[in-house]
Amino acid sequence: QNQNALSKFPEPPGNPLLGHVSAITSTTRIISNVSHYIENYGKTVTIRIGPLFFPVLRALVTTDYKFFEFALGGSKILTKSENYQFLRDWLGNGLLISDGDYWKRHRKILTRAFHTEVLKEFIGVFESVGDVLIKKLEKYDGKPSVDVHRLVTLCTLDIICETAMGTKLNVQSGENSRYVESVHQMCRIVIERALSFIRFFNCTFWLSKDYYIQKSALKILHGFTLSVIDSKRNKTVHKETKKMAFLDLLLKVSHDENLLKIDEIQEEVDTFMFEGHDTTASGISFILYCLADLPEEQEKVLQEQKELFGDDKNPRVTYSDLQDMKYLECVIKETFRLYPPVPVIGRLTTEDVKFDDCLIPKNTNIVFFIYGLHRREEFFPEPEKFKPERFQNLDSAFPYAYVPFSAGSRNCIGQRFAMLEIKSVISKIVRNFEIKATFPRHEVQLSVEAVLKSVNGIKVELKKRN
Ligand code: HEM
Repeated sequence: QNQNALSKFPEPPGNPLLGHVSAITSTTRIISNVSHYIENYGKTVTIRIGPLFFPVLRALVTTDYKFFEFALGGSKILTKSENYQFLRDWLGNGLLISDGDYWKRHRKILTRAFHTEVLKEFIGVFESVGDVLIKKLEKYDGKPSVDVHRLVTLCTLDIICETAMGTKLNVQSGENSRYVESVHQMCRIVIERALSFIRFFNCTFWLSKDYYIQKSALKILHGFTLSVIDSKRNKTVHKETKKMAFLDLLLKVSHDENLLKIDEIQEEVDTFMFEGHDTTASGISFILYCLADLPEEQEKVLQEQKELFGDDKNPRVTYSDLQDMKYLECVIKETFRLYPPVPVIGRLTTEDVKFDDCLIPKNTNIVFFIYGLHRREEFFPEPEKFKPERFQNLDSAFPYAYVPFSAGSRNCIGQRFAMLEIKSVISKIVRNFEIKATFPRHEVQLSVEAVLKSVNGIKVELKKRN
């Protein structure tokens, strides 16, 4: 029945036995293969894993604006697709993967943790951790190239740890390297399981070496979060102080209103640690990569900084300064159009759903290809060109054409946090360095993992400003 209903959507030619496995299991080929399908067979296509008549899995892949609007803007398709389940061992029932009433209740509670007054308190963390990054980048002054992604990831990990847990991780200074290694291992294992036909199933995963690597990585990750929670709980004072990390706020809610259990708090903090560092690292790195190619746009970003701070390279930046960085905001948005840090998201239908005269049966996985949607010409003329000005007067008639943070009720809860963090870090780098393209120019090789990455790094040249 599932197969018949989905046959209304075209299926690109695939291997009769394996289906489209080879097109979607290599992280570096997903973008080109899916773009090819969409261009040649339709805005929404079906892909298959397994034999033609008895597939293990059929999924829809879409860049159809109307489908994005229907699913993200509506309330019928809120559950995450099956491949998110590989995060469950790490994030438990945290906000990213939970659903139903449990998700609704937690979303309501966690929204308080992203209130403007809370975010304002984090700017000091963005700034001081960003200063350490600047010091590290100074070592590359005048060198032919630096892979910024590696360094930026350590910076964003330090930021998320201090803001989420109120504890310094200091990975930029070489501390807690086992924690960093465990985060990297888990990110790798989760994506490999989602893409591997064999490790998709628990029974085969349990026989693999990665199962044991995951076990020891989780021991370190959960052990760290738990030890921070325990040390804070033992202090038993849950008064509202000025500077509170997400964890302090959640402990306060648990203490005052008994709304969250301790293991639920741990799952949410682990979720922030996962969702709140790789995304921003990808974003910051691609912004630097774009600016390296665009001296004029970079100069405009610098001029905006000079209007705000004169020649001071290390000013005390406030919330309102970050709000005033309007041109930089357009640069960030344009980078996220071309290089969305989260290039695909997945949903699962939990009931039969009618969309555009088609019945999409219960238990259908749907992949929303944000990367492809952002490059559609009807919404973004000259889509391959980097034009920050588009965001000065973006046509609001199509609110679902630009969705780097997703949209609707399951949009990114951390988007304002992320924008402030990214503005703080990028503006600091631009005030201190001229960012140039390497010679020969470094061509990124995009890879669709949990976030958008480049398998050969994201390299630029840095020259310290006088
Ligand atoms: C550039 C940075 C970021 C981007 C592009 C981004 C993007 C997204 C996207 C596309 C989703 C929807 C995922 C889905 O439907 O599967 C999402 C959800 C989420 N994000 Fe972000 N994110 C960013 C930063 C952050 C940060 C800094 C945090 C936390 C501090 C965060 C926490 C979350 C959480 C908890 C969810 C799940 C929300 C829910 O389902 O209710 N994100 N993000």
